[in-house]
Amino acid sequence: MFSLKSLPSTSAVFSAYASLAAFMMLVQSIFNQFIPHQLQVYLLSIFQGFFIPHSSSNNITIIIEEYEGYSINQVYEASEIYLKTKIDPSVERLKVSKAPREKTLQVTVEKGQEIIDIFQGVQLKWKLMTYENEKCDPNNRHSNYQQTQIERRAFELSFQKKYKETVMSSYLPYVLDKSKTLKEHNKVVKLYTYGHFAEDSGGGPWGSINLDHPSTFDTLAIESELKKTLINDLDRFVRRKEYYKRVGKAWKRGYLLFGPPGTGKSSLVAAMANYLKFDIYDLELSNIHSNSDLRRLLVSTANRSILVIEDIDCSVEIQDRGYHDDTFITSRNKFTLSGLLNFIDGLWSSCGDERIIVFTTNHKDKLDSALLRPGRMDMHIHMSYCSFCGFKLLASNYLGIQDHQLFGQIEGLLESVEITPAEVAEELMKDDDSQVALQMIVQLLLQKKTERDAAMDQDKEVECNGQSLCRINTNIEQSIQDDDENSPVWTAYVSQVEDNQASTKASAHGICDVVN
Ligand SMILES: Nc1ncnc2c1ncn2[C@@H]1O[C@H](COP(=O)(O)OP(=O)(O)OP(=O)(O)O)[C@@H](O)[C@H]1O
Ligand SMILES: [Mg+2]
Repeated sequence: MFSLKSLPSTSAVFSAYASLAAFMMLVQSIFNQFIPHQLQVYLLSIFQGFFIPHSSSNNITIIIEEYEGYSINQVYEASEIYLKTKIDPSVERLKVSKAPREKTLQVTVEKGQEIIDIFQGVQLKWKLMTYENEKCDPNNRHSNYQQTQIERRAFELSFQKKYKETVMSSYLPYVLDKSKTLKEHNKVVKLYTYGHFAEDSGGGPWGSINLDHPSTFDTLAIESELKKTLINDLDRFVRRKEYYKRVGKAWKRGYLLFGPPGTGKSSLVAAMANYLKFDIYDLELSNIHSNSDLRRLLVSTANRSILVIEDIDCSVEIQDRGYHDDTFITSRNKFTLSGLLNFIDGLWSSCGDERIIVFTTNHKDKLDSALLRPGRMDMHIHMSYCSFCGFKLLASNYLGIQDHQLFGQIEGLLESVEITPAEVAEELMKDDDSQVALQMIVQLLLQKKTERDAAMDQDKEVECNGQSLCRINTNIEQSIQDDDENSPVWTAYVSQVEDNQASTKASAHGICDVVN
């Protein structure tokens, strides 16, 4: 018999329990953090083997079929993507494939192959299964009953019954979420063009190819502040779904990129698409003949995309026949700028999510004020000539150098010479030898500087002539007023007129000298 005295006190029991709980938590955290996934699986299977009787009734299996009726089962799709990340060296059979336009090999599990995953300490067993399904096929002439066997695939997910709630409410949502991120990460960005690549159009008005444009924010030579602002703006835009809903605004953002040719407007669009993994729809206005054409095109663009209209200033015809004459252009077979803007402001933007619209132009000053009015385009981005900071990025990208003795000279020249990143890139590509390539940049900059100085001299001369003549007139008027025929200005003027030999320009200079 135990005496009451020999029993531990309640506080002692609680304190022992607290220490044990803390110890277990520490062990669990060490287990999760420091023990590799494969070893975790192994240890858990041994540990569970001791305590859990091998009764099948203790386990539960969820079947995740590939198709739900005629549509693909999203849980199956997500599981397939997710399990690709769980393939470790213990997996014995794999399937490898590659579609013609894909860049990398697709590795998937083979049927019958088991994959073990651990989630919050729970062991989950995945297995890909296939089964035959009978399907009525009117085209199969070999079968009396016109029945054909088709192979269906399904994942079996087994785990202990007691974790059903964890699996249903935490694990499967986690798999869905994770696969979405993975899908985004591996997504191949597409470039859609109206009327081109028709074989790839899938019946819609847009044809597509993979966007193989290598431009990214890392390769883009623009001011670092501008780059940071832009990236932040894009990040904020994509995470603001709820915000746009709350304030009752369509979830879209408009950018107007303006600047001289070769400053990276198109490259920036590609960088944005690559960064967000958004497809690009390149809308060429010259291919559009009516507002109904435009409506059809715009409604058939997908969410999470960038609609680009390049060189909007070249669409003068649209502006002329459209916006200004809006009152009489109501017929369905005309295309107008107001039609485009209406879509952007209203109908189209409210029927889609996460849309970005980009207009590019070389001449912002030529744009219709309807496009420039506040609120139409959210950001106006000036793409300008190459700065030294931009040059250094290009040199690093093209030549792989961070510094060079010619950098100082180039920096000085860039302060006064306008050169586009496209021109710099072209020179840098001409020679693998950094010394030679940079020397060519210096040559080009010096040549541009000479041309610019000459142009400035000419401008100055014209201005100086104008000012001098002005001053001469004033002086002559003064001389006449003072009746001072001996004034140096008057004398100079008279002698110049009498000589009648020098040009007006020279006269102006001569007189200028006398005056000064
Ligand atoms: N800012 C930049 N950073 C890096 N490369 C650039 C940049 N600007 C231009 N380039 C290079 O020059 C090429 C042409 O640039 P891009 O087509 O983007 O210029 P653009 O401003 O769209 O010109 P346009 O007004 O003629 O359409 C690019 O493929 C790229 O190699
Ligand atoms: Mg361009």
